[in-house]
Amino acid sequence: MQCALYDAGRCRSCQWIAQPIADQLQAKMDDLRQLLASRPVTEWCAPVSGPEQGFRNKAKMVVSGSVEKPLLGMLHRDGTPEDLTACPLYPASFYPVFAALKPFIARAGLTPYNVARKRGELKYLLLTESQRDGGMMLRFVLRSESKREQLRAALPWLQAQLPQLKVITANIQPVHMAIMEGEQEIFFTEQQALAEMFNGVPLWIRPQSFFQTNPMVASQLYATARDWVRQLPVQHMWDLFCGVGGFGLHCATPEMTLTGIEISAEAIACAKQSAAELGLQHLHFQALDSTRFATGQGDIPDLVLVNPPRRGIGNALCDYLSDMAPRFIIYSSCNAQTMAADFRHLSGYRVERVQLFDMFPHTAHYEVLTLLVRAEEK
Ligand SMILES: C[S@@+](CC[C@H](N)C(=O)[O-])C[C@H]1O[C@@H](n2cnc3c(N)ncnc32)[C@H](O)[C@@H]1O
Ligand code: SF4
Repeated sequence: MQCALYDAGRCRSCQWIAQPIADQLQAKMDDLRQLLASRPVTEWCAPVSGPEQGFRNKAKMVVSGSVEKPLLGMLHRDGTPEDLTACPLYPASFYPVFAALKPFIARAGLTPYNVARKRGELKYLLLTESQRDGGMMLRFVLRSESKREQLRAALPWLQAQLPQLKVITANIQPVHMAIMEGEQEIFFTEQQALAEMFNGVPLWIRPQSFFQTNPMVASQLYATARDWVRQLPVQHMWDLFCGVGGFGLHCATPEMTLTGIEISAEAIACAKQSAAELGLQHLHFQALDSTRFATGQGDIPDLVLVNPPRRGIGNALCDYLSDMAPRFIIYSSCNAQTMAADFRHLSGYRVERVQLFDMFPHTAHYEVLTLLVRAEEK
């Protein structure tokens, strides 16, 4: 893929960009095979990939420069700013939004935060787009509440330019650190969640809840997990680290009992809203730590699906899963190294099926879906 910013040495985030996608996929498959080399794998499924560019549904822009001439993009290690509004990973629909946001920052008097001087108000702009109808969520990450009413007063101009903005908020992040978001969220729109839809399953995106950033590949990931679960005798399952419920909501049937567990209360609110829309009676979502939830349960589900952050599920949850021994485990991972380490603690399972999903093209990262079957099962 061609990226002028990469060629000019202005952004090097996509380290594999010069390699054709087929070579990238081959290298990722080689990496995955090597990480799983110590375990026999019954079936390797063909890797799944999506478009090479325009695939991201989310932009996280550092705001720098001046109020009259803001830059949206990133800061290099030495602190120099880089405008990345022309990054080809964003869909074409993002460009008019960036173009309107620049004059808006001046109209609203939102001085970009200057990291070196610790002055200014506007730190980041976070933009998310729904595939369902092109609706968007825009969040202004501010240092304090001091510009809140000024921002509110200026918003009608922006909303007139960009009617696709369905959810607009300010997130207050008072701390001078690399953490992107604070805890306080101020809503400027009545609508607080962005409606999304994958494979006919309604999903909701709220501020402060994780949502997959490559919707074309993520929807195939959820559909594949659904197909795998439907082939198994599963009446009762858990979806741990469930986020807004993408896996569980795809897998659930009216007869099945499903519990989804996730640490973020905002994500759980989204999952509950989807479950209510689907009218499924036996779906339960709770905001809890996954390990604490699992270790506190008496009954054993037929299948446990886990989709942890990069650190993996960890020894305590692996040990507990080994002890209670559900017949099936589906592990979806964005870090095959920690997944392989977790597998070493799940020695009572054989690796039945593995499939790679190229969620992060042009980088070494990838998602992998794995089906584990309790060793004594046929
Ligand atoms: C890779 S995301 C997956 C989310 C979801 N399965 C999806 O498909 O969008 C990992 C999720 O784990 C959640 N998480 C992190 N630590 C957790 C914990 N200790 N217990 C439960 N959930 C946790 C995060 O908030 C995040 O939503
Ligand atoms: S992140 Fe965007 S701007 Fe940076 S190298 Fe990749 S495609 Fe180019």
